[in-house]
Amino acid sequence: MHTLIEIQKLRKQFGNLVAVDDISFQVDRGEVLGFLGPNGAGKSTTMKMITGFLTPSAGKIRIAGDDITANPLAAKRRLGYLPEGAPAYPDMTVWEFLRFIADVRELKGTLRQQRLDYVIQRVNLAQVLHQPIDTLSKGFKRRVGLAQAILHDPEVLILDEPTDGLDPNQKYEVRGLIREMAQEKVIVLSTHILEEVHAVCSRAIIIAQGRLVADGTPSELEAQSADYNAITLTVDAPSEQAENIRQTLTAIHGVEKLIILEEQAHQLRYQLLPKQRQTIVAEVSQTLREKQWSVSELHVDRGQLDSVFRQLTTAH
Ligand SMILES: Nc1ncnc2c1ncn2[C@@H]1O[C@H](COP(=O)(O)OP(=O)(O)OP(=O)(O)O)[C@@H](O)[C@H]1O
Repeated sequence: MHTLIEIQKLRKQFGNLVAVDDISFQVDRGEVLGFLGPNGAGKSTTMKMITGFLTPSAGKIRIAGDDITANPLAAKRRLGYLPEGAPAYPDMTVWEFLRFIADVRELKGTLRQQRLDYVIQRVNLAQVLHQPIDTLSKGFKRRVGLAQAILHDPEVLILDEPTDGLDPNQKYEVRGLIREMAQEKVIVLSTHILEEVHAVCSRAIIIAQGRLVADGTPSELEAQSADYNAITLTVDAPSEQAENIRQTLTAIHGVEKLIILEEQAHQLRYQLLPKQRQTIVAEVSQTLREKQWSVSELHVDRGQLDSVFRQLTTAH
């Protein structure tokens, strides 16, 4: 696979504040990389450095081999960037703004017309084409920003919260567009919506206080969740038997801890956390068979991105 973004030991300091602290990663063609992290973690600052809008305090950034600081024009030609917030030039109409961006990107002739037609249709801008950007709703402003980012069909797309402010239908549309564009490009997007990571990202990076704390596929990250491979089960038995049942379940080989979820008259619901996230389903099933308890629910938890996110971003 071809590496399109290479980041080495990237650092950004604002006065005494270290906003980005020694971050290194690379992204290959075809990857959609999600940037996750709490407010103020350093996501936007990293994206601004990747796109050449901010100069790093230290470190190297290469876009398809070109250093963004030493050779900014070559690197920027391959880049499309959706910054956070609304597009600049609020007095321009959408049409004037897109034509202006086409000039900046030096698009000419039929290619220029094709690209303008494509983005207007693909990002659904026809109905607001002659409206000043300032008068658009938040969702439409976001879509204008996305249109200018993809107008010159760049290989590398950096999208800062692309679905922020969009309604559910628009979110669905934009995620579809991202997936569609992903094959031939590299897309880096930041988001606070963890379900978005599942919907579009092949890989995710978690940043906390300027440092990279996790890097993996969504499933790999979920496997770090404290409840990965835990078993949730409901035994239909009178509550007088609860203590005996709890003791039996806790004694099963591989079970680290039992959590009481619910103990009602005829419904005893527990979660069994395994030692070192190992699989315990066979041992638990065997015990249930031996005891011949009536079990109305049993499932293996696969871990959740939001609990991994909390684990990793509150421990720093
Ligand atoms: N120009 C600046 N001058 C001083 N401090 C800054 C500047 N830009 C960002 N910061 C600080 O750097 C830190 C990282 O900010 P950044 O915007 O990169 O976070 P973020 O992860 O994008 O947050 P959010 O999810 O809220 O967008 C914050 O503490 C922020 O206040």
